[in-house]
Formats: sequence, C-alpha cells, structure tokens
Amino acid sequence: MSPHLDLWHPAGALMVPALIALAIIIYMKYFYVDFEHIKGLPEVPNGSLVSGHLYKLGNDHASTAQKWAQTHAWPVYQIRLGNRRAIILNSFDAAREFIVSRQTATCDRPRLYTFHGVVSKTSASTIGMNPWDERTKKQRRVVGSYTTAPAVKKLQPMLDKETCHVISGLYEDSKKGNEEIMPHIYLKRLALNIMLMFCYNRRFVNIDDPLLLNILSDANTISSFRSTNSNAQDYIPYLRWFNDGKRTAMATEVRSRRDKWLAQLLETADDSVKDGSGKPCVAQGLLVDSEDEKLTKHDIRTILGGLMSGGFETVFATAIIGTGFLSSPEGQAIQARAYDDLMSNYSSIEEAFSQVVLEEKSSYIVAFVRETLRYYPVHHLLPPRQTYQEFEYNGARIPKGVLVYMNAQSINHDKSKYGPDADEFRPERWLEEKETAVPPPYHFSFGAGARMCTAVNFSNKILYATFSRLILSFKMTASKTMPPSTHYVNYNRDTTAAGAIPRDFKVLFTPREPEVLESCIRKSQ
Ligand code: HEM
Repeated sequence: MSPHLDLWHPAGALMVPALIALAIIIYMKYFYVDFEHIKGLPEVPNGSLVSGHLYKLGNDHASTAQKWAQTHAWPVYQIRLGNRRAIILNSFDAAREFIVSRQTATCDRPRLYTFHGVVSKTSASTIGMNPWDERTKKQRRVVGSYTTAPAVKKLQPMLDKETCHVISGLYEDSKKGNEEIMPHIYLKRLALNIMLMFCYNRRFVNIDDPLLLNILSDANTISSFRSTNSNAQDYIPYLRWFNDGKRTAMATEVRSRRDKWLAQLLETADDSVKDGSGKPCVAQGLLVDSEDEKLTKHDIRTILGGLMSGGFETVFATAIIGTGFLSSPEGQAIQARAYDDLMSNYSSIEEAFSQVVLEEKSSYIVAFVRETLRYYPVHHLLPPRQTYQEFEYNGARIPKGVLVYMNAQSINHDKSKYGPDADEFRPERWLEEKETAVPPPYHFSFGAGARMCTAVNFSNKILYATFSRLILSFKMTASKTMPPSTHYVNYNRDTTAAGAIPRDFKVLFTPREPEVLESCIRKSQ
C-alpha cells in the first residue's frame, strides 16, 4: 500500500502547516531576496522576514542609516529593503572607493516599480533615474554640451535678470526692508525660471501664476515617488496587490498633469523653431539637432524632464537654506566676511552687483557655496545606484545588479574626513591649506563618478550669483518669531521625501544702501 497523507489523522494535519512553513522558509531564503548575504560585508542585525530593514529605517532613512554606521562603526554595510539587498555607503572614503574609483562598476540605476512603472509609464523617465545604456550615455553627452563653461557663459543675461528679480521682489514686498518676509517663493521662482529659460526659453513673472504653482506642486509629488521612504511597494511586491490603489491613482493623476505641461512647453518651443522666432534654449537646440544626434522625441522629453526635475528643486532648496543660515545669529559674521571679501575685489557695490553674475572672484563666497552644499545635501540619501559589474571591495565580492545607496548626510558629516568640527557650518574650512585637505568631489551632494550631476558648474554659478547679490543688497537677520531651523537634519520639512525642502521661516532684509540698491535693480532690469 502506498503511503499517503491522511489530513484527518492528527499527525497528517500537523504536516500541512509544517510543509507550508518549510516552503515559505525555502522561498524567503532562496527566492524572495535578489541576492544572498554578501560575505565579508557586515549586515545590520534584526532584519525582519518580509520587509528586511525597510521599516526599521523609520521616517528618516538617512539619519537612521547614519546612526547604524556610527553605532557599529561600519562605514559600509548591507541591509535588506524588502526583496532587495542594498549596500549603504556612509563615509567619504568608502563612497569615493565605490563611486569614483569603481565608477564603471557602479554607474547603473535600478528600475523601480513606482517611479519607472507608474509615474513614467506614458512619458519619459528622467536621465538621472535611467539605467546605464547607450541611450543614457547619449543623453548625458547632450546635456553636458549645454552646461559646459562657454555654454553657461551665454546664460549670464538670464542669471542677471532672475537674481535681480529675487532682490527686487524681496525689497518691494518687504516694504523696502521694513517687514519680515519668507524668501522661499522668490528663490523657488528663481530656480524654476532659470530652468525654464534654460530648457524652453520661458519664464514666470508673478509668484502666484497658476501654472508656476502647479509645476511646483506636481514636482513635489513626483519627488515623493522617488523616495525610499514612501514607496514600500518597490521593495515588497505583495503590497502592490493590497494597498497600492491610492498611490497608483495619485501617480497616474500627477503623471497626466506633468505630461500635459511638459508637452505644452515643448510645443511652444517647437512652434518658435518652426516660425524662427525662438531664442536659443535646450529644447530648441535639441529639436534642431535631433537629426544629427539621432534623438527621438522620447530622448528629447527625457532630457528636458531630467533637467527640469534635476535642476530646480535642488537649486531652490540650497538657496533657501543658505539664506536661512546667513540670517541666523551664527550667519552674521559670515555675512560680514563675505561682504568684505566681495568688496575687496570691486570698487563699488554697483560694480560688484553687476560683476558677480559674470565671474567668481570672492573665494569666500565660493567656500560658502561649497559649505552650504556639504552641510545641507538636498538629497540626504542619493538616488540609488545599481552595480553594473561585479567587483571586490576589502575582500568582499560585490555582485553585479545589487543596490548601492550613498548616504550623503552621513558622508558629508564624516568626522574622519572633515575633522571633529564636521557638524559645524564653517566656510573657512575650504580656504585653509592643510595636508589633509578633502579631495574632489569635496562632498557628495552632487554625487560622483560616471553618474555625477551634469550641472555642477552651472549650479555653483547660480548659487554664487544669488548669495553674492543677497549679501551685497541686504543685511539679513532672522525673524524672532519665525526663525530658520539651521540644524542639518531638522531644517528639512519632510524627511520622507527624496529631496529636502527647508521649513518656513522669515527674514528681515534690511537694505544696506537703499539708493544704491535701487540703482542696481534699475540697471539690471
Ligand atoms: C544645487 C544644485 C544641484 C544638486 C545638489 C544636484 C544633485 C544631483 C545629484 C545628487 C545627482 C545624482 C548623482 C549621482 O548619482 O551620483 C544629480 C544628477 C543629475 N543632475 Fe543635478 N543637482 C543640482 C543641479 C542640477 C541642475 C541645475 C541641473 C540641470 C541643468 C541638473 C541636472 C542633473 C542631471 C541631468 C542628472 C542625472 C545624471 C545621471 O544620472 O547621469 N542638476 N544631481
């Protein structure tokens, strides 16, 4: 007689759950996670069976990951985000080793269910989220050609106009410096206008223009779809069956709105190419050059989408928190030193005001920009990488296809690299000549290696011109009732979003010399 399982017999009934449990264990161990534990790399303990360390990261992934690195003294470790194994880089040297020295091996990006599968389903994704392939390489090359030093030089009239618009807006709306004011929307409009002019030769005049407000709000929502924090369904596939409906509906809605405004902007640029009325901008260049570069409409949309989303959130977040820091009690001495350094290079405020969009003569402001970027990385956890090749790191075999996260918050505050005062905001650190000086990329706010931000010089130039003009025009003091939070974690309104957005605060913008300022504004306008 052949043996069979009698479910009515107590022993047989026990076998069923035992078999199911065994099947689950085998599945979880060998099939659920993309890579087994990487030997030779420490793993944060106590990951749970299904979610791994995902929920243990809490609401602020960068800070928790930084705390784990400090508690265990592990600059590099592995964790599990649901069904994906991930390597987290927390120190400057480890990030440099992985991302600069091994740049070919770490230049890929993962395909994420929510961002690629839902938000970018009908329209292009962005270059920054694309996998490493011939198309991405071509798109990077094209974008690079629009942000070279000579190309950026041609953008000076635009920089002049937009930075002046911030100054005149702050001056007029604060009743010539008599009322405290929030600088946020002026700097958001600056960043958006620069990107729109750069990409489509289009700008907003009013800070309450409905399209401006729509673009800002959609960008904010899209940013939430890139974050590790708000997209558990990217790592725990089962969640897509259960609680995905609301997120998918939101992604679909924002996608269709974004498709519309991106198409509208491109159409306007296309019309101006056809009737010959358009001024040079990336869209126009791409439409004209598309034959030579063999760019498809999809490439053009991806390039422009990448520039728009890469460009403006990062620039405005840095400009806002830099302004907040300057206005704080600790920022007063920095303002004074920056003002003196600027004026030591020019004979008058008027001359300085017009020249700071053309040249970067103040080494102190250059240092201030770098320190702002180091201290307040916009992406506390950088957009994920995926290894493109297998390689060895300190005896551990890092497989091809595994996720790699740079924790910029932790890397940029690494005491072993920046010294015991790494948590102090100190632009002077970039002016001191030390043998132990921090090498390029100096900080990881722009990323590094083969997928580093394509617009480092352009961004530095925008920030230099903006801060210089603010410092030349005003003495900035923080509101007593609504001061800025200048802590490098707490300044961020929402740690669950991919990019930081500084909290609200107000500043008193007291004009240094009102008549001179009015004359500077008249000349620039
Ligand atoms: C303060 C300003 C900015 C910051 C902090 C910043 C930061 C970053 C970061 C962290 C990355 C990912 C890098 C990596 O994985 O290694 C990136 C990529 C990128 N950024 Fe920026 N960015 C800024 C401004 C801009 C601007 C103004 C533009 C466009 C004109 C731009 C265009 C891009 C593009 C196209 C990529 C994708 C590169 C790729 O994946 O190949 N960024 N940026």
